[in-house]
Amino acid sequence: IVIRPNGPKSRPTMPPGPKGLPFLGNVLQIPAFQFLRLTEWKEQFGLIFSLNLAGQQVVVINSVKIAVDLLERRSGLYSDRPRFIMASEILTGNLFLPVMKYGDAWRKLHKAAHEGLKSQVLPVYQPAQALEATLLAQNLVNRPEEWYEEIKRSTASSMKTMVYGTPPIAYDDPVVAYMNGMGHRLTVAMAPGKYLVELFPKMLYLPSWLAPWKREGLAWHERDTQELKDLLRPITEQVDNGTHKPSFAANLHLAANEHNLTQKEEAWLTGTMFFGGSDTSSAVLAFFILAMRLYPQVMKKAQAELDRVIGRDRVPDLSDREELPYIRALVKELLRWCPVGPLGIPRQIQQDDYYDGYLIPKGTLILVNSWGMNNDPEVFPDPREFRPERFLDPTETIHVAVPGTRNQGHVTFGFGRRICSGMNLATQFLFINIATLLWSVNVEPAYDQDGQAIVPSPTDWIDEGTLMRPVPFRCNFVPRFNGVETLLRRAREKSS
Ligand code: HEM
Repeated sequence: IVIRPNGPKSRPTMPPGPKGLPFLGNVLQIPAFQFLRLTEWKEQFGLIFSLNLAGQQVVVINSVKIAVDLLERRSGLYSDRPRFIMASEILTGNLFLPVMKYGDAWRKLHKAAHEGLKSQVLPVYQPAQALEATLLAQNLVNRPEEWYEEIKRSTASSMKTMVYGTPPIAYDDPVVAYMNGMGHRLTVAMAPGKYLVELFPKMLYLPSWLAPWKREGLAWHERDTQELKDLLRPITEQVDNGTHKPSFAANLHLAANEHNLTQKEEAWLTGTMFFGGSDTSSAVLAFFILAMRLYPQVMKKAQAELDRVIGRDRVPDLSDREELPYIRALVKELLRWCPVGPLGIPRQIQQDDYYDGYLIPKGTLILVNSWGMNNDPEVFPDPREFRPERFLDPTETIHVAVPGTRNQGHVTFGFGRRICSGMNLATQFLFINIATLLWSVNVEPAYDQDGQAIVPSPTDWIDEGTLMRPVPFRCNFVPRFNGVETLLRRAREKSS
């Protein structure tokens, strides 16, 4: 039930916001790295403010409390996504979970995805993640100049093994190159305003010969569907004859009848997990390297914890998690410090609503400024400082709760019913990789021609539409003690 705040005679208005131009509204006032401009406006217009993007009403939420009040307590109204014509309707045939409209089709895929990602299932994926983490540490030492690409390869490989149960892959694996291309196409297509058809939906009805973007998009959809079906086929055959390895795809196929999934839905859902997880997680690992280069004292403290708890005779694994509170705090701080999807994925409200005396009309686009929330100095003093201690009590053994964040300590995975389906898997992946890397190597400076240490900038980022990652920089990876490589190799042999 919607209650008008000031009685039937009052005419509530939308939250305040910056003045824009006729027709275009605030479009031209929002440059790349939109979250920075929105965070500036938060200071001026408050925790909830509105914008007009060429006629589209937008409300920006800048506080965890408001996000919880709306996206969680009123989730029935706030769980829809806007139309993503290119990313959803054309490129993915309405089968890409993150951008699907809220409704029965979304519910069906969401439920099936949950089966393969719920916390009870996650340990099954640990061997694949651990194996890749040891390989990553080894490769960083051997080829430090390629660390940025190696992180992308390693993350994609880990996700592919987790999703399809396949062995680790090489740099130039054609499947991964194809899948990364697909993921990138989607990330870019999801960026607001990338295609004119998003602003003028009637363009969708243009015949294909007049609309090359539509023709190409539909052709990609055909090709991508075939590619995803081809990837899935061997796994479904193995499941059917009982020779499969544990994987998301195998789990899903075992439950496909129960979830009433078509072959196409199964293929797209498994593919979604692969590229939903790869780009995002590799961007976080790249920020991890940046943080370690800029905050060597954090690295040393984490390594002291590893030496104390694990020693130098074996590689850390998931079962050490409880004993490594500082490493867990470091993972939280990393996700807080640089939320790689700083504005998440937009929502669209399904009916008029009222909040704090303001009207939020049906159809309004809702932007969740995770960057602003994670960098709120009232909650996180000196927010641009990388300081895992902020999540620990004075004994540095117990994690302190941050209200409204479901024990995450940050809001990088979003809120409510559309919260990231892979958040527990991603956290497990980050924990294993970070513990293994810090146990085995020091992240050290590279030097320029004049012998000066190269210091990367904490604010040089690449804006990839819905995702951001640091600009590549040079650094070095040095084994921490003799025998590291032998122990990494042994751990690999054990988990393969
Ligand atoms: C650190 C890495 C990751 C980050 C930062 C991240 C972030 C996000 C965010 C912000 C959303 C939108 C949430 C919202 O609207 O409130 C999302 C949705 C989603 N994520 Fe992730 N994600 C990560 C890793 C993963 C992984 C590993 C998977 C799968 C294996 C995954 C699968 C999904 C899916 C399927 C959705 C769509 C949920 C829906 O709309 O129903 N993500 N993610």
